[in-house]
Amino acid sequence: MFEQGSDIPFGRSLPPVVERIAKQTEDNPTPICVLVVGMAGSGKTTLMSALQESTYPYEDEEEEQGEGEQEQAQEEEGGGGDKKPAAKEPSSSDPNTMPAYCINLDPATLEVPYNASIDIRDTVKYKEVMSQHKLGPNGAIMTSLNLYATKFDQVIRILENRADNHNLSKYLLVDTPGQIEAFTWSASGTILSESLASTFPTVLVFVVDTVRCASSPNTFMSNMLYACSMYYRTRLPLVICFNKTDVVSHEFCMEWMRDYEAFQEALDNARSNEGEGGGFYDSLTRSLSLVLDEFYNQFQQNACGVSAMTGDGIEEFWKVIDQAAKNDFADYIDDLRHRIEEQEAKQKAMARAGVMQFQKDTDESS
Ligand SMILES: Nc1nc2c(ncn2[C@@H]2O[C@H](COP(=O)(O)OP(=O)(O)OP(=O)(O)O)[C@@H](O)[C@H]2O)c(=O)[nH]1
Repeated sequence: MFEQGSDIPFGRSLPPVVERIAKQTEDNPTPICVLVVGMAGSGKTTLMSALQESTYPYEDEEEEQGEGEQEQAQEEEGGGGDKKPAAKEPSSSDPNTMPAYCINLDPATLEVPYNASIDIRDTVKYKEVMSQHKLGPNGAIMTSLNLYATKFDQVIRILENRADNHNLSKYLLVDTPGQIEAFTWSASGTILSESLASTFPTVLVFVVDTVRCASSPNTFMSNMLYACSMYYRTRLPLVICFNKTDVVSHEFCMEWMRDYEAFQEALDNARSNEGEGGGFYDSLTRSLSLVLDEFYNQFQQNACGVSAMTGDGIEEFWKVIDQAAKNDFADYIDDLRHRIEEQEAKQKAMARAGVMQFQKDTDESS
C-alpha cells in the first residue's frame, strides 16, 4: 500500500517511520528492522549469525577472483581464511551491499558469534547488576533491560543518523534475551521494540525449534500461542521461522497450520504412542487449534523453514521478510493511525465532558 515515493497523508502524531517509508527510493531503501524473538534455545543467536553471514558480499567476489588472487586477499586480510571482516562497522556506502547491522539486546549472553555493532553488554554489566541489586538471573536481565531502555533514545539517534547518511545496511538485526518473557512482557522490552518500530519498518521474527515440535504437537501449540500473543501485544508484522530444518523438515508444521485434521491426527498419535495429553488438556489443545485457525490463515504465507546451522532456507527467509515489511507494515500503519484517531477522539470527548461538568458546577454555584 505504501510504495516508495507514495503520498502518505501524515497525521501530526504519526511516528517518523511513516515519513521514512514515504521518502525511500530504490537506491536508498529504508532499513528493515528484524526483531528476533523465540523460546530459549530455539536458535535465535545462531540464526542472527547465519543471517548476517548471508549478507556479506563474498561469494561473487570469490567466483570472480582467481585462486592466487584469493590467497593474496586472505593474506592482506590477516590470513586464516576467516570470511568475516575484522571491522565491526559496515564497509560499503551502499546499503544494499552492506552486511546486516546487528544489535545484541541479551545482557546475559556470554558470547556473540556475529559482529554486533551495538551491544547492550557494552553499557550494562549484567553480573554487576546481579550482585549490586542482589537479584537472580531473570531479575538481573529485567533490570539490565530497564537500565538500557533509559538510554535507548541514544541508540535510536545513532541508527537514524546512519540511515540518513546512507550508512546503515538494508537489514537491521536485533537479538533478544533467551528469557523471552523478560523482553516481551516487560515495560522496557515494549519501549525498546516500540522505539525501533516507530523509527524503521519492523518485522517480528518468532523462531521455533522445529525438532522439539516434531516430538510433541503440544510444544508446537505452545509456540503458536506464544507467537500469537506476541503479535497481539506488538501488532507488528510477524514471520514464523521454523529453525533446525537440517534435523527435521518443517513441512509437518506447515501442514498442521494448513490442515486442522492433520494436527488432530498428530495429537491422537502422540496420545497413543507417548501418552501425551488426555482429558481436559487434550480437549483444550484441540479447541485451541480451532481458535488459532484465523491466525494460521493469516500467517501461513509468512512462515518459512531455515537451518541456522547450515544456512539452508535463508534466501527464502529474506524474501518472506521483504514481503512482510512491504505488505503487512501497511496494516500496521493503518492500525496505528486508527489507534491515534481513537486516542484523539477519546481526549476530545474527555475535554468536552470536562467543559460540560465545569459549566454545570458554575451554573449550580451561581
Ligand atoms: N541442528 C541445529 N542446531 C541448531 C540450529 N540453530 C541453533 N542450533 C543449536 O541450538 C542451540 C541453541 O542455539 P542458540 O542460537 O544459542 O539459541 P538461542 O535461542 O539464541 O538461545 P538463548 O539465547 O539461550 O535463548 C545451540 O546448541 C545451537 O548450536 C540449527 O539450525 N540446527
